[in-house]
Amino acid sequence: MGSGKTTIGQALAKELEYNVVDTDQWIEEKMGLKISEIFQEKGEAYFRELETSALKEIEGSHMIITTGGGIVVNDINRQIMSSKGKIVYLQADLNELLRRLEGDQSRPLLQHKDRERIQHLYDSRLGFYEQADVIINTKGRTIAEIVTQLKTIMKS
Ligand SMILES: Nc1ncnc2c1ncn2[C@@H]1O[C@H](COP(=O)(O)OP(=O)(O)OP(=O)(O)O)[C@@H](O)[C@H]1O
Ligand SMILES: O=C(O)C1=C[C@@H](O)[C@@H](O)[C@H](O)C1
Ligand SMILES: [Mg+2]
Repeated sequence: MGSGKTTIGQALAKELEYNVVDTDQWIEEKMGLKISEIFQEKGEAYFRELETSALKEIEGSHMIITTGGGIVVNDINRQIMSSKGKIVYLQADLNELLRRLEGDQSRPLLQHKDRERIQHLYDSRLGFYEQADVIINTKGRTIAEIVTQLKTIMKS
């Protein structure tokens, strides 16, 4: 969360004239509910299944799919992502992510403010993120710089 997937995906798609779909937004539209409401009413496991549906149903060429930060937790989601295209991990350390998301109230898994639990969540996901095809360090780098780097990678 806060690594810049939605923001960078939008900017990159604009530059490349690609389509972009964000799984969180897709789910909110489909359900007519905010992510926080889905977590509250149906729980995280149900939300992860909605992410699987999003990955299966979002299709097209010249397409960037940006995901929620926890999509990698389910095996099936990682399998679908691998089968669909190149996976990019936008890397940042936890302090940087929390700085970016200070005051955010839309991400249910960050609302308890318990640093130890958040650190555990981060650590438990790292191994999955590191399986990505492309890893970009975003710390101290502007969105424009990251977009330029991704454009170069996509052309090669
Ligand atoms: N490289 C960056 N430098 C500084 N701020 C950034 C950078 N990338 C993103 N941000 C800021 O961090 C915040 C979170 O970004 P964004 O919503 O794109 O994250 P995300 O990866 O989509 O998170 P989530 O997994 O929760 O969907 C935004 O305010 C965005 O402007
Ligand atoms: O990292 C996560 O588990 C999440 C990230 C957000 O993008 C949303 O998908 C939701 O808040 C859960
Ligand atoms: Mg996002």
